[in-house]
Amino acid sequence: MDTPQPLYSAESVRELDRRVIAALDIPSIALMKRAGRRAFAQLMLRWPDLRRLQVYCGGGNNGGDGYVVAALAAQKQIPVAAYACVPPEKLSGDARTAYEYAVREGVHVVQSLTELDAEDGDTVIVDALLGTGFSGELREPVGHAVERINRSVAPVLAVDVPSGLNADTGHGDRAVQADVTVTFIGRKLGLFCGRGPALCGEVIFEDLGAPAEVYRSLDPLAWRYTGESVPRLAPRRADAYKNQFGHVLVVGGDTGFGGAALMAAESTARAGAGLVSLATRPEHLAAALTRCPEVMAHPVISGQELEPLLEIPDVIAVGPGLGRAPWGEQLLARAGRAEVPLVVDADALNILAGGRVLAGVRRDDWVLTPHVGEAARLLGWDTAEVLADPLAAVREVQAKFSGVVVLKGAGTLIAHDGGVDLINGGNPGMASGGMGDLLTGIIAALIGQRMPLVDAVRLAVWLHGAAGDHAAAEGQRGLLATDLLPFVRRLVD
Ligand SMILES: NC(=O)C1=CN([C@@H]2O[C@H](COP(=O)(O)OP(=O)(O)OC[C@H]3O[C@@H](n4cnc5c(N)ncnc54)[C@H](O)[C@@H]3O)[C@@H](O)[C@H]2O)[C@@H](O)CC1
Ligand SMILES: [K+]
Repeated sequence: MDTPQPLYSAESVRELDRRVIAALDIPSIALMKRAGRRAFAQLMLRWPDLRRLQVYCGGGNNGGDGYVVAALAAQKQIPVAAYACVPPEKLSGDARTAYEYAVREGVHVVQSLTELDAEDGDTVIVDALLGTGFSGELREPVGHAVERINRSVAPVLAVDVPSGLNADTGHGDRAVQADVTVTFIGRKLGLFCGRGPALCGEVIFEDLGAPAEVYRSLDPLAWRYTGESVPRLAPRRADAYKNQFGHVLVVGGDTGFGGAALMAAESTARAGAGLVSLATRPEHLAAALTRCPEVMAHPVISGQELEPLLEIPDVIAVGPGLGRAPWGEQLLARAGRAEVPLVVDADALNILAGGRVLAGVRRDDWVLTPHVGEAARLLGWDTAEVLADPLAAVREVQAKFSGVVVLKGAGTLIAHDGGVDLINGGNPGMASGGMGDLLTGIIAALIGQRMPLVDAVRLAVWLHGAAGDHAAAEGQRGLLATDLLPFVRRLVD
């Protein structure tokens, strides 16, 4: 099993840059040349037949990397134009040295976007406008350059970070849409959360020969788990019996939302729970038993009726289709006091945010799984504030409620007492109703199978995204939550 990947802040990567320069005892321009060479090598690997190159260079060291790429292309007789977003006479330090190198190699440098030839099918664009030094809102003329890149038909390789994407937060309303991003020295968190996954395309990491010791004693912002590093369930013994794999109770499904609770229950069963019970509105029983007779479905018309059912399970998942009416509030109030681990999702989170039920409760043994809107409600923030800094948001929810908090997205963040983890996966086809209910069911099933809470969440989040990716082989549009179930079963072992 691989170890998870550390994800750093822009500031930490700047510190790493300094440490690498000191440890290798090389001038900083030598490191910039390494970066340019690695980016150029990826360019040639990806587009070996490229006929024309346009390199957009900013005024800092990211632009310097771009000038190095341009110089290397010119050396290979590839026609290359560099757009100097900042007039060359204003460049200093390594960026200036790199610019002079490009000019010496015969790169055609233009200072206005109108002087760039129109891109055609043979052009590849290199985006070296802004890297880790970017902050705030895009200023002109960089904004116009970003727009021109995004209007172009040419494929785009971004150097270090797609320009306009905040490397710390993944915020980027106005940023380059890249096909490939070659990132140096340390993986930046913003490439993997928020808008990062959508803007970066494939991310290629180049450590530029950084020795292992430079990474010591530098805390990453988060750890990224992939299919190679998520914890897995132990194989079942030949003499296994169902009580070893947990009894999960799913609570939810108010009138009109019966399917959500049923999907959570079914995914719990498909993720390997030994036994699954469902507490829901009486009118949903017949449908539940028809769809999934393995689930023990119980009618509840009040919180009181839920009480005896709370004695049985090893873990409770509450929220799918729960609604926000008094029925749901009563059920959450009761379930929230149960002495087994809880997975709290959907309307249970909205009720929690309302503050009338379980006010002030903090539990180490619960998992909260908000999406951006639910996280905003839990914190009393605007949705835009959560989107602007999802790491801060997930940490804040965890600080407020304790336990494990899963902020769902293209890069899902998992906050717990030991720090923050990130898992990428899934696809836009999964933006459809019921997907969250499945995740809730899978988390509960894995807790029931005796995984520690955090490990259960890590595996569940990966499994959910991977199942979604397998299911999307048939098409993203029209992908239904229940389409994932066969793949949940296939991938869980
Ligand atoms: N320091 C090093 O040793 C290395 C740095 N490298 C490269 O250097 C980059 C970092 O370089 P810098 O720290 O110079 O920063 P950048 O080049 O990323 O950004 C600085 C430039 O961006 C402009 N800028 C900042 N905010 C802006 C905004 N809101 N709107 C418009 N323009 C804005 C600044 O005026 C400045 O010209 C990395 O991303 C990487 O590409 C690599 O060459 C590897 C080695
Ligand atoms: K860039």
